[in-house]
Amino acid sequence: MSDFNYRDGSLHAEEVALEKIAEQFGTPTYVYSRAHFENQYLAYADALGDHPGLICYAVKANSNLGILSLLAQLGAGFDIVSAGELERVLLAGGDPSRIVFSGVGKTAAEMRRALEVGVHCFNVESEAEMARLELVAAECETTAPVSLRVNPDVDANTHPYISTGLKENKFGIAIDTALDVYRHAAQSPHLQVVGVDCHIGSQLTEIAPFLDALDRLLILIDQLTAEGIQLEHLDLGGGLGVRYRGEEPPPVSDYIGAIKERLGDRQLGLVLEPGRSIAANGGLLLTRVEYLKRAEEHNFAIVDAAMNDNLRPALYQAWQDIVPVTPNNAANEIWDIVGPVCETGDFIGKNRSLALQQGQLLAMLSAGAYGFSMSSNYNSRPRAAEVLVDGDKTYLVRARETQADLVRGESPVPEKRGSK
Ligand SMILES: Cc1ncc(COP(=O)(O)O)c(C=O)c1O
Ligand SMILES: N[C@@H](CCCC[NH3+])C(=O)O
Repeated sequence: MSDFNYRDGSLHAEEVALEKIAEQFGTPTYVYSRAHFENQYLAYADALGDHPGLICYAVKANSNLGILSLLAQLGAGFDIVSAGELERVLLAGGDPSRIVFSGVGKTAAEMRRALEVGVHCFNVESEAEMARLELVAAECETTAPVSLRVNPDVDANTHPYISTGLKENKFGIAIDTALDVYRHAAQSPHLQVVGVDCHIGSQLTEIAPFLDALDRLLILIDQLTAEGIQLEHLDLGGGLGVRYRGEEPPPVSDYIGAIKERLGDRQLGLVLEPGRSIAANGGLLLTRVEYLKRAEEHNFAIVDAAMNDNLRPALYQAWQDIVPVTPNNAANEIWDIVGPVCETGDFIGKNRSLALQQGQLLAMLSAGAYGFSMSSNYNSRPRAAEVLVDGDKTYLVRARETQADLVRGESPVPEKRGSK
């Protein structure tokens, strides 16, 4: 976590004290380090080197315009899953020709818009989707670049909710039927076969499952070549894990090095869709202790961030470190760190050894990925502010939501006639 460090007994994001951020913007607030995002992206770009291909940041991990714009400035590509994400990338200055469009449920309107702006390709996830894309492309009198997302049926060895490359998962086209689907695409005047894609899961901490998937894709690619269907790129998706609690994922350079070695001298571009490994440790969630409550079974620290701000603990029983912004010398006790939402599942950390006082600031670490982007307004809670730190500068990249934001588009109904 070199971009978030203690200086003079106080936690800083780059050169800015988190106490200052809390004072200026309030809590809960997501705080990001620009340097972290840049360095993680550049680790991917450098490891790819002069091998043709694209590093397409997975927008769903953290879709704030500030983050997308800094990546666009570095020449990043983007992996999107909706028209909403597409418009965000365009607003942030991203290059549409570096966008891959993933997702199992693309609508015709989303396809039209993506064709209009000229995305790099559609990662097609079913035969039905391909049929729709063919129709839409024909209506638009154009040709859609397609890459089939195949399901290689490999075990990613991760949490079952974030494993995506097994036969039982909803994603992709079974690898043993892909050949037929490619044959169809290759003879369509409105589809242009450009690649093959897979994404086997998230928070993977070993290289082996990626290589298993790659080997299966290479067999398919050889079959396609034998039939005269030549692919331009292979997309291995995202999925490289990060350290939340003692995990030791391989460095990006080892991961990409191993993939490039397996590709050998094949003339195939390499596309990757990293999300978490770029974003997770580039952000934290700053929160304040509202109340301390000592009960018979547990000590509870009730903070002003909740499951609506960060869903990962409730959804996956995920562990993210929680640290004091200004540590003190008092004796540690064991605490459950919970939010104000009316759900037993509303916690951001359990059994944490901390010395706590009412009113103090805490930071939930590793919150840059799937943090704000999965947040909601549950319990009519305004979503948090987001602040990006760049050296000694802070940018409010998303203002805290207001009461007016919470009811935008809603209206009361008139009284029922005769009800009085
Ligand atoms: C298609 C696709 N690509 C990329 C990603 C990004 O994955 P990660 O954040 O694990 O790198 C995901 C999410 O798991 C995804 O579904
Ligand atoms: N949202 C998940 C990862 C799912 C990735 C999306 N395919 C997480 O927080 O770990």
